[in-house]
Amino acid sequence: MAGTAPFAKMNGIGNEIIVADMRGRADRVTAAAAITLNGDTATKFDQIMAIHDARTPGTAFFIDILNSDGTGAQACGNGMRCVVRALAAETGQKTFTFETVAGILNAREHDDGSISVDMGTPRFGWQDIPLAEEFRDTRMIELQIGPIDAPVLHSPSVVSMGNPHAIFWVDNDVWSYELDRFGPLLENHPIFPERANITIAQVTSPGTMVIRTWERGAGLTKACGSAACAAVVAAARTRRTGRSVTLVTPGGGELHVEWRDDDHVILTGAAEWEFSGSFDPSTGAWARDTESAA
Ligand SMILES: N[C@H](CCC[C@H](N)C(=O)O)C(=O)O
Repeated sequence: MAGTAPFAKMNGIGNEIIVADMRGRADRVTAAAAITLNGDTATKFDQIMAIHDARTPGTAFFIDILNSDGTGAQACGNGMRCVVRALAAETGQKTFTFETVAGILNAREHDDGSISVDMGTPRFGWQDIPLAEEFRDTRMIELQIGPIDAPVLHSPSVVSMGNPHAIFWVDNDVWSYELDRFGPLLENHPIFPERANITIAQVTSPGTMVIRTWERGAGLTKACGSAACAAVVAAARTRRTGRSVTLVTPGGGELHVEWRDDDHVILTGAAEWEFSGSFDPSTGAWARDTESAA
């Protein structure tokens, strides 16, 4: 056994994140460890962000992302902000270049404590999302749930932010939908061969939106950063909003997303430290630090 690794329990506007320090070691956080940590109310999380030594010159660290069901994710915007907050507190550095399975991304902590992550460029091709069958126009695909003649949710926009997203547009309160019931059905719908993150979005003005997300591999969460990016890109593509939008999420927190002219999507928001401990990356057995330093 390679020994225990330090971790910090954090959150990105309510998205429950464990930042695991796997630097200087060759093993990875296992699916079994993720499931064990998620089974404990104190360490219940949406994503683990495991910081590993860099694999590519020009990057500071490789970040491995796990969902609470133990599966891997290619992107996690709220988790990346927590990683930045942890590393900035440790090093005093403000800007970082990371590598994930989805590619290289830059992030920065601002003087006011908010953190921006460059989430890269969106992809719209049906094979990129991926979808199981060809759709020429992914601004709106044929998919519905509920009674055939009166669907509850229908015609989502789909987009890849490195990970797959479907955005269902609604005119009324996002809380009036049973996302806990429809989420799992849509996440696992055969149209999404790699499953998908499912978001319902209500555009409230050209610069504001309310979203709720059922996350692939994690279920209902208080916020989902990559879904916020996907929703803004899809809203701008369908002329529902402009390219700079503030989003309100179920945790009550706000995220800001800007789809820049160079096609990069910038996610900005807060990240909060809760407590620290150490854990066994192969089993998930853990202990809280007695005297926690932020
Ligand atoms: N909470 C994350 C998204 C996790 C996505 C993950 N559920 C998947 O794609 O499997 C975020 O802030 O972007």
